[in-house]
Amino acid sequence: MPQSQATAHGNGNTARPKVLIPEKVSPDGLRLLQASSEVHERKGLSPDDLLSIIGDYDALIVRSETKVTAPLLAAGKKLRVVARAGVGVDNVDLNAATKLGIIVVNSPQGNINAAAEHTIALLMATARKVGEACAGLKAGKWERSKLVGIEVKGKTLAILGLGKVGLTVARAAGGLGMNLIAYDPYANPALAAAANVEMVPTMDEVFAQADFLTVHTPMIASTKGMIGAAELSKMKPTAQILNVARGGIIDETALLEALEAGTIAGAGIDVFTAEPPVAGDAASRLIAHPNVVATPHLGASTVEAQENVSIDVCSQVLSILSGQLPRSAVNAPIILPEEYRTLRPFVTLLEKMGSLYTQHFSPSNNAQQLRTTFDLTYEGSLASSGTTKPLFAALVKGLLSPVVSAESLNINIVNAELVAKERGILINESRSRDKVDQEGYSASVTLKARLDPRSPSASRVVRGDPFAEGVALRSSERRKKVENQVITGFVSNNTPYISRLGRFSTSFVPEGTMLICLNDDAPGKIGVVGGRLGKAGVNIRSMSVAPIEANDNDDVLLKEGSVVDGEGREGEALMILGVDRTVDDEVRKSLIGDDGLIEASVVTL
Ligand SMILES: NC(=O)C1=CN([C@@H]2O[C@H](COP(=O)(O)OP(=O)(O)OC[C@H]3O[C@@H](n4cnc5c(N)ncnc54)[C@H](O)[C@@H]3O)[C@@H](O)[C@H]2O)C=CC1
Ligand SMILES: O=C(O)C(=O)COP(=O)(O)O
Repeated sequence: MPQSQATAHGNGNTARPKVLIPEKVSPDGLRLLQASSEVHERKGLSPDDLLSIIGDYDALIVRSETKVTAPLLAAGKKLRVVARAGVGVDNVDLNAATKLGIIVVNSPQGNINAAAEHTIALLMATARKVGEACAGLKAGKWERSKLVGIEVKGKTLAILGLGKVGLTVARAAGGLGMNLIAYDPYANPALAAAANVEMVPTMDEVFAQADFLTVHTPMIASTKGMIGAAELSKMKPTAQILNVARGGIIDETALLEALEAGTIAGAGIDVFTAEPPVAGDAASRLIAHPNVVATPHLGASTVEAQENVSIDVCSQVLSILSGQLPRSAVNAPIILPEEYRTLRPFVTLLEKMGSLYTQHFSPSNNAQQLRTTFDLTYEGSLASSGTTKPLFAALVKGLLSPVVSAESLNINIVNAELVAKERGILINESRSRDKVDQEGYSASVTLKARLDPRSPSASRVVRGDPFAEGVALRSSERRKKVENQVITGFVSNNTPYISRLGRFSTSFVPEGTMLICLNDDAPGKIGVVGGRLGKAGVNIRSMSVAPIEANDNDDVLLKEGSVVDGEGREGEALMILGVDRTVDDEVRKSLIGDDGLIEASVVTL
């Protein structure tokens, strides 16, 4: 289970998670959730109602009607997942969710066929004036000569956005004998060719050639208002337009004016800028136009599609609530379960390494001090791991957890990079296949602090100026001090080990409370520390002694005695004691000074 998710929002209680569903979602999926969660279907909530109750819920499942805004997400203190029972997530503030570490999932496939079939329904209805004919007949009219349509066979269907829906429409329209062209800079040319779609290089060609134009792009900043008056003016006056994607991709006022002017012949529209449209606005007037066939966002409204999307997103919510990874997270990387199983022990290791770093090398409980640049190197078999996102997230979590309360910070694979950046932590990840195999385990990880290029002491100084040289010495001392802040860890039998701490090679399991002492490498030190701890009622559970790393010969400054603070110099050693309770700061301080003990830090891992 991703650690990050296990403790999301720090609410580690065992109560059944609560799932809120403010829209109509098929019961097929909800049944999957009911066994382990409290499922509350609450239709008809106002935005304020929703805001007032969202704090109680671990998961929110919506369709297109609910606006999942930044304030709503912020009020969802326990929210771990927002599930969109459909494709388009334009009603969810993805940036806000990512920042808060809330996973957003959708159902990218479940309603594709329904949306494509609805497009074909609107294509035929527009071509044959089905809407107007039906309305007239119901009003008691029998009008035939006025309602002559056109055939689609042999006409050109131009597709803007040849993704999943666009391609499915293409295949169906091909079956109706239409010529197919498409514009989509990111489309897969092989799939296009297999569906007999000719890709055109510019959007203008789409407008010029279309007898029918159908839009299937997502609603994003670059597609909003993509078809306005200028684009419509490039089309044939006989052309008809379909929109089963999103309201607002086609400018509603411009389309209305083109229909009124007769420069566009007709339109089939399923989606609107405001849903439902506001009386008197451009969308309402479009709907009322005789050459428009309109439906109230019904593209995904089939029994089959609703079953599909419901089962799809509910099973993903179930996964997330039980600490597993979802299939289709919109704002998180996709990690295959097998891959995650391999990474899992390293997730624990990285979190421990981060926490050890902060407590041992930067123990002032000052989050500011964490503004550090790190090199994180994955060695051996880890170097070929597909993704390292969970490891990165675990490290950020570990680094911050000693100084930031779990409740105030939910760090997971969704937001780790953002959180690190916001806190001034830069982590450069790299991979190395060097020498790990010879050491009895297949992979290790090294975390190494680097003097932050943003820090003033990293700046260059001029030789010959005594002041500048003083600064230079301090600056290089500082650099050396920071660069000796190294931790290496590995995993053996699913247990994490630390094999290097500062300049010392060691081997201990980072677990529980530990007292880490830097001392002169001479006999008798263990007895001294043991005696003092015993007096303070602290028992030693485990012990390891770490000599200075044998091949670490970068010790010019160390010999000058300028580097201390846990990184070590020649003739020193590190003593790592696992203890059964925390060591008071007074006891810790009392160890330092006498009897060759140079420093002591207490870490809880
Ligand atoms: N009316 C309804 O009930 C439904 C509507 N939809 C909507 O249909 C749309 C398409 O969904 P999918 O096919 O699943 O998405 P998709 O992501 O598979 O395909 C979208 C395609 O648009 C292309 N694209 C993006 N920007 C473009 C641009 N500026 N010009 C040309 N092409 C561009 C992309 O490269 C991609 O190939 C979405 O807006 C979705 O919300 C989907 C299902 C039901
Ligand atoms: O999946 C989509 O993008 C849709 O537009 C379907 O919306 P709906 O779930 O029917 O409100």
